[in-house]
Amino acid sequence: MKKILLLGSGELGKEFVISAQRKGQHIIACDSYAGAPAMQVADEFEIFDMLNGEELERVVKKHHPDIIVPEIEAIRTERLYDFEKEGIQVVPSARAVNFTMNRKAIRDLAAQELGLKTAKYFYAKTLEELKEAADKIGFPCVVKPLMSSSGKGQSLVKSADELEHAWEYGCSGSRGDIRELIIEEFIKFDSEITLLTVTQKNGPTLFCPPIGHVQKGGDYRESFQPAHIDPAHLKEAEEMAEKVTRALTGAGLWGVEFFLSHDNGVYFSELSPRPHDTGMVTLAGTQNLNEFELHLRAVLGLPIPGIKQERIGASAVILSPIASQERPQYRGLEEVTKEEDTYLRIFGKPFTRVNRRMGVVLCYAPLDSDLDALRDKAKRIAEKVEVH
Ligand SMILES: Nc1ncnc2c1ncn2[C@@H]1O[C@H](COP(=O)(O)OP(=O)(O)OP(=O)(O)O)[C@@H](O)[C@H]1O
Ligand SMILES: NCC(=O)N[C@@H]1O[C@H](COP(=O)([O-])[O-])[C@@H](O)[C@H]1O
Ligand SMILES: [Mg+2]
Repeated sequence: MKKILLLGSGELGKEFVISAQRKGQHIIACDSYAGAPAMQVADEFEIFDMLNGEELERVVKKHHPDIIVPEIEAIRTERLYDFEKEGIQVVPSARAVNFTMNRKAIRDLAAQELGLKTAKYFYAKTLEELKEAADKIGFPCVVKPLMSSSGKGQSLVKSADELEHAWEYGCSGSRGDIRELIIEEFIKFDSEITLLTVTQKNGPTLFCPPIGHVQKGGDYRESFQPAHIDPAHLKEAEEMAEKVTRALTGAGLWGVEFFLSHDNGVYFSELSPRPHDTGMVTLAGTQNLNEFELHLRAVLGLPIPGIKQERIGASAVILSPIASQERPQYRGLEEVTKEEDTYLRIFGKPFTRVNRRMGVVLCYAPLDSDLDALRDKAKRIAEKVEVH
């Protein structure tokens, strides 16, 4: 039995805990608020600010975990190097978590050191620098905080007079203490995918069938698997995923994000060194092993005899239209449960914000079924669930 300290206790952590406990592991789930989804199913929990290095150290010293599994990016990640030196396994590695929590580190590694194709980009520490960079990149362009996720602080800038707002919005959506943004060329992609990639302690790198997804305001709305893409594009994406995960080192499942364009090919966008939100579609049984089970096996060094696509799947998110400190209620459960081949996963978040992701609808169908129809079904059903 391993003692696993889970840093971040959202919906992704909750599924990871369930997989880990089914393999007899002991989990301490951490987050900044009480009653977080993964805490509801873990053995123990800790509530503290994971951006605070001293607090993080206190909790690590208290529990002496064998393994630390970061689940979010808002963590004082520099400390992870020390824990790793002390013999604690950091997932996938302290290096990977440090590089990916800051867009600058991962983008420079991918574009400059590894030579992967990305959108053109610059960094800006002031509004002036942002304006200069926008001049070089042109419009539209995309502005994001160096540290953020799920589209927080991200804006699509269509003209110069929107830059000031993008600067303010980016700074206010930034996590931690840095006031620096990345400005990227807007890629007019035809589709985007997440390539779930598994790096193993003993064994080759494995890839899941590509997951297609649709984002709005930088946050995921629906995902589906398998995405039908050009086999040459898939091969290129797999090669890039292999390169970047090897450079970052460690064992675990990663969500590697790409933009695909018929005319311009494959762009590397970014990656999560952990299960990906769009990968929740694997909870519909699209694969023999879902992304959380794969992460766990890779982390524990357990065998993965192969990844097989079993059926097609689609996920559609349920967002809260309201902000409330009270425990949310859900309408429409009968509407969902009367549907065939459909699962509902309410995450159990104890309070809401506007547009906070509260649950997901998952639909599946045999391999030869119509994927577009399945996507429509998942979206139609998700719309019937109301958070109030
Ligand atoms: N340069 C770009 N050109 C076109 N679209 C973009 C660009 N950058 C981001 N996007 C869109 O915004 C989405 C979110 O961007 P990105 O993945 O960088 O943000 P994030 O906040 O890290 O999201 P998450 O943490 O949920 O993965 C992308 O999936 C894509 O749809
Ligand atoms: N794109 C990253 C992502 O989806 N992360 C997932 O969302 C949770 C935070 O949700 P919250 O903001 O609603 O607390 C995280 O804990 C993780 O499970
Ligand atoms: Mg992303």
